[in-house]
Amino acid sequence: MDALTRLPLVTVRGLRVAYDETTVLDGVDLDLHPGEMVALLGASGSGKSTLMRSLTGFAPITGGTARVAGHDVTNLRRGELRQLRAGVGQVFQQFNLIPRLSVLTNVLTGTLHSAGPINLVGGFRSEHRKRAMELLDRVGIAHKAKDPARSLSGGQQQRVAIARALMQQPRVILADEPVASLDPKLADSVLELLRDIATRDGIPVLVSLHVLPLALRHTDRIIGLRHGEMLVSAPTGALDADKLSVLYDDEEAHDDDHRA
Ligand SMILES: Nc1ncnc2c1ncn2[C@@H]1O[C@H](COP(=O)(O)OP(=O)(O)OP(=O)(O)O)[C@@H](O)[C@H]1O
Repeated sequence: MDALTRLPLVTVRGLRVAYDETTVLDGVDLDLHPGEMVALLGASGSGKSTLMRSLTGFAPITGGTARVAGHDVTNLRRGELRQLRAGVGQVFQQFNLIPRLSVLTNVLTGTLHSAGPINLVGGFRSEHRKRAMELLDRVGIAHKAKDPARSLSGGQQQRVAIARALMQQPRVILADEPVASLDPKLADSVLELLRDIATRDGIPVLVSLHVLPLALRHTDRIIGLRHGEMLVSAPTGALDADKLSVLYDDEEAHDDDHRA
């Protein structure tokens, strides 16, 4: 079935976020359907991270609506914030692994989102260990399972972080600049992995990127922000670097930064 014919897992309409008197997002609309990977583009400070944070209740929404995996983010019931965050896998630029712990244990920490307060002394359940190993196999680093996370390369660490996000059995994945610290070849392979997850597992992925060609190569749709406003929302196939340059018009030397 075509992704767009299925109900969206994220629906955002007219979203507004303000810190004190300063509006940083204004009138943003977004749908994320099962199976698709959507790029979030915009110059530094345009509001990409704020949009991602708002979807998990980390930013002050002052207007509009946001539904994420069945939760009304603007009107969460008591205890619902934990459920919301358990359903959203997050991937970050700096991987956010625990460096001294093994790769396997880092992946297993993905189960903690839904566990509530727990006692780690008893260790992780064997079915979770089995699943964590399967996920490490899927992301191509099962052979590193026992190594400390700090001993891995950046690309390998990001694969561990993606396996950790999958361990949560997320409904949605938000990846905030996941390849900004990687060289171009590794960036392509990590984005291919994320797109494979979107396509094969049906988990929609929202990925913020700085490099336009990566967005054009790896995503189904592009949302573009400029000064907190949504200037672009279109299928990737309908866009090119020229059409997207409107997002960076007032940025100095944007050519070097975004077209690489
Ligand atoms: N906690 C906060 N308090 C006040 N202002 C904030 C806060 N977080 C973000 N902002 C402001 O909101 C605007 C958008 O920031 P945001 O981090 O979302 O941009 P971005 O597009 O992700 O940038 P980058 O590409 O550099 O990560 C910026 O002007 C920033 O200064």
